[in-house]
Amino acid sequence: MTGTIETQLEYSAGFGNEHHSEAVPGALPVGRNSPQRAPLGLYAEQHSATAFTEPRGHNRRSWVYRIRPSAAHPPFRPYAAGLLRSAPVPAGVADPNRLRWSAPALPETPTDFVDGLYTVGANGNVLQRSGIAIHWYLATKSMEDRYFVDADGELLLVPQLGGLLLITEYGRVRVEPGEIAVIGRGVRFRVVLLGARARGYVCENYGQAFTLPELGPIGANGLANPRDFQYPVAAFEDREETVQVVQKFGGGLWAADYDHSPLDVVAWHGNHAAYKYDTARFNVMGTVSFDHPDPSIYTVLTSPTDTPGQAGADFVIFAPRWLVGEDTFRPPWYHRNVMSEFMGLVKGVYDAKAEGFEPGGASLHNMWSAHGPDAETFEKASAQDLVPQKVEDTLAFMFETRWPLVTTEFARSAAHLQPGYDDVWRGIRRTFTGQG
Ligand SMILES: O=C(O)Cc1cc(O)ccc1O
Ligand SMILES: [Fe+2]
Repeated sequence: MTGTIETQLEYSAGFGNEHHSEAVPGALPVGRNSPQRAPLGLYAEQHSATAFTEPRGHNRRSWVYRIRPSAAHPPFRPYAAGLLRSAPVPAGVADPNRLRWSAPALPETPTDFVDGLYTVGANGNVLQRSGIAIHWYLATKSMEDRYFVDADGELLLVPQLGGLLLITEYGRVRVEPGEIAVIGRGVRFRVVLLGARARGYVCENYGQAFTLPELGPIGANGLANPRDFQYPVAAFEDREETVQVVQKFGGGLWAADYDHSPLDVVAWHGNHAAYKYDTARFNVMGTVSFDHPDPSIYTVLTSPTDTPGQAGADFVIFAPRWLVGEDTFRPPWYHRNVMSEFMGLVKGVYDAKAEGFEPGGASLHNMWSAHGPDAETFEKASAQDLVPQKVEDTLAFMFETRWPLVTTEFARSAAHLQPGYDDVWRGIRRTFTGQG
């Protein structure tokens, strides 16, 4: 299906709010969810992303009013998964080595968002709804007659190259590099490219839905503010022709040919949908005295687990900010961490690495792997004049997770895996003087 792509979309603001929206006046029932006859001849359907009985504070569900109930569909058949994998990763290795990849090339043959998913690694277990998978998406073609739905997890998208129009059951969301989008678990969508090519990162979260981190002593405001999360307004496709719906379920892909668009929701209300966030709105906090703070201060979204403080996934950003710490080694310190750290770069240069960590590329510092500034960064930062300094034109991010990430065999043997990554720490000189 073709059509013009609106550049100005309308959104409804507020993280986790009870949003409500109708694309046709009168489509949304008032005062009840499931009247004897839904308005305009629509079908009412509940989309539950949490168990009915989960505490109100994190219960997620929406009511949709659609042209046909979702139940009206033919059987699904297996569909080739390409380079998409789930946990436990087949032939996966929990590798203690530090790994770094250059940006993967875009496919030479036309490839859409679904077929262009490329898994780096995963942890937990997709069938037990714990853990995450990390993928790149590499697309050169829009999805026109195809739709995708992930029953295994919600999808946090971090575009790095090219904008995307996400046409979802709940409406349209436009994202550009610098912004992120989250597509709720079980939400159907198709991806239209706004340019010729699109590359970015995906955290597929099998666990609890992403939420905003607690602020503790920071207070009621700061970091990512709830009102800056934007949800789509209802927009539907009324389309009676054969389309393909690809579903990710239990780690595999499945496809079915529908005789109508699954994006036929005319009105909806609730708190489970898709949303976007512009990282430029992140209220970065940091030290105004000394020492480099723990990067948890940069958490945008977190997926908690049953163990307080141990996230299945934290989404952390390293955004433009001032560095003013006195008598401080300002870049990230050398460290070992029980949490596993996958990092990507949207643009610019990351302050712990002088070279080699490139936009579109990635690094994986698995649980306990020793890492930190490369030799060149260490030399510079320990000698620099500590005037206030602005870190600008950069955006790096981290998916941090409590379990080791198990990498796919093709990511470990890929041509864009950088050999000799260890060498960035090899030039670190011995400077011990032996006496005070
Ligand atoms: O390893 C990294 O570069 C990520 C990171 C950044 C930081 O500021 C402190 C700790 C940390 O793991
Ligand atoms: Fe780190």
